[in-house]
Amino acid sequence: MSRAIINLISVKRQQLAALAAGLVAFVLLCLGLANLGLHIADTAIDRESRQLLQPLVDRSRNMVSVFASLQTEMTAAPCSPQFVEEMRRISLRPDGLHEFAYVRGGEVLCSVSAGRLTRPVRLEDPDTTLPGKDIATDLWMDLDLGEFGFAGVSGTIVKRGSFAIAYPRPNDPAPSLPWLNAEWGLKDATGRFWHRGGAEGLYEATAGLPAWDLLSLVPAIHASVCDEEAGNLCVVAAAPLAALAAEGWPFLAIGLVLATLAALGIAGQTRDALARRWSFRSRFLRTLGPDTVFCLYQPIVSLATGEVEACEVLARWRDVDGSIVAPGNFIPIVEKSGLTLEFTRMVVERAYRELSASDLDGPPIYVTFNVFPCDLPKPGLAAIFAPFAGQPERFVAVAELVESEEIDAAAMQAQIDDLRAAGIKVLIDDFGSGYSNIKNLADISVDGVKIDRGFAMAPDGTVAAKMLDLAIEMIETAGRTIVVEGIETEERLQQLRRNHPSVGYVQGFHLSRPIDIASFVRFRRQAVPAGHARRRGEHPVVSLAEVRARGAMTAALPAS
Ligand SMILES: Nc1nc2c(ncn2[C@@H]2O[C@@H]3COP(=O)(O)O[C@H]4[C@@H](O)[C@H](n5cnc6c(=O)[nH]c(N)nc65)O[C@@H]4COP(=O)(O)O[C@H]3[C@H]2O)c(=O)[nH]1
Repeated sequence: MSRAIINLISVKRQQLAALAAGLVAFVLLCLGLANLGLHIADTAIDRESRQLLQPLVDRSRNMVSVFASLQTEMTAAPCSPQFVEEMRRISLRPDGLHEFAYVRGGEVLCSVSAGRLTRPVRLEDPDTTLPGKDIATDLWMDLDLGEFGFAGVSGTIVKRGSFAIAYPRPNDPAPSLPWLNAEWGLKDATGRFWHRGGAEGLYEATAGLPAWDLLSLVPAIHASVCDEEAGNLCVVAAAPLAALAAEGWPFLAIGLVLATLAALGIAGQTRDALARRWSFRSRFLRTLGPDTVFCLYQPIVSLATGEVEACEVLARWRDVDGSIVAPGNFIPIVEKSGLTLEFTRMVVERAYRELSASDLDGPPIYVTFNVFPCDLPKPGLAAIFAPFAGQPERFVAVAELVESEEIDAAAMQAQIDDLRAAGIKVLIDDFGSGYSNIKNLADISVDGVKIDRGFAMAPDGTVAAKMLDLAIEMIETAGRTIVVEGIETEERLQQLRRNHPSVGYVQGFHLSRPIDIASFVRFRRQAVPAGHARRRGEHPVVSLAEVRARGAMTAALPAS
């Protein structure tokens, strides 16, 4: 039996397992919700980044188109009035690019707004150069554009071949998502990022970080989109988790509530499922069978001779963890589940197997079994004891009956007669308790009566102890064999021997607890004085103290 299963039969452990399942479910659900939330945010960030990139890409495409126009549509002599006019015409297109210049030998010679420059403007080395398929593109970033007619304005000059386009720093739109930081710019061939707008430094700060940077001091998710065709224009965006949480707290709260409810549901379901499967009742019913039900034998001793003339067969059940369970725990389940006859058959068969295989010798032994009152009217009851009836020289089967409110005395007598006709002796069990009554004692004909153990176990001088004497007298009057159960002390035994020689048999822990078959065989044999070969009908008289001293006193249980 695995340790996990043994653990699961404890209600406390079942609750702990259910709690653990609930916690795991909660964590998984939270992780799932966080994952979903982060994916939604990620998608929103990506969409927003592309929107931020779009104007930059449009401008870049416009430039490509303007450069193409400048190169193909300009027909006049460079920097002639007609040349400037042709440039102006191109500049009037609604593409946001209006300032063009003609450059030769590193000097701007004319531009749309200034016409032919009286003094050419020398362009220093470009800040960066983007290699192109046919022709490279030089860029000057944040240059003073005063010379180009934009006094006090800084901007960018993009030069391709003999033409340059100048444009002031555009007023690009900020991110529309309040929780999003973004920076956009140009990544040149050397990998350097040229800031063109947004939160300056963000590109540097997030370079090399994972897209979902959840383990840093300031967890955030990042996105970076670039358009290589448009000259490697890029937007990097970052959303700090704290800002995301602040923005999405209603969803977060709803998600947490739902996750908590779902986790509680899962914990409850787990607890119920474990309880259903591993409750005592379901464990018992699931494993009930000849492998788990076994018998103990409690010696019943003749008060007169000290011989072990009978034994009561008492059932035990082995739980899944190997522990031995007393009948008080499972007999009610057997009754409620309607398995009474099956159960009795199982016990009788096992007892017969063990007893018939043992080397019990001497006179036939009375083997008493507890019979469920509800089985009494069932036709199959007598048949269960048939194996014992087949060996009358060794065994006499005895059915111990308790009276029940459902059966009246006349019906009970008829059923008892059926049993007796099948060779089964009948004892009324637990006399003096439950539904047993004095009138039935006189009316019902049985082989004997067992007095409820509560009387013999009662301390001296108590009402119950005094009632033992009365009960014995009553049964004696009715002419039945008397069995006194519950003998726990030598004093009580001696009292019985002294005061009630009419008592036929005694049973109790003082003599022996219920024991396994091997111990019982030993106990019975040792109860016969050494050297006294016993023949049928010969009853050597030994003191009961001697029986006890020789016999096995402890409840030996079969090995699991
Ligand atoms: N304190 C004390 N107890 C003593 C003493 N002498 C005997 N006993 C206990 O009294 C019970 C006697 O069986 P019961 O009255 O038929 O009461 C039985 C019987 O009603 C029922 N039972 C046991 N096995 C079976 C079975 O196979 N079938 C049915 N239907 N019921 C069974 O379970 C009850 C309890 O059985 P056990 O726990 O084995 O308990 C046994 C036995 O161990 C004593 O000196 N002191």
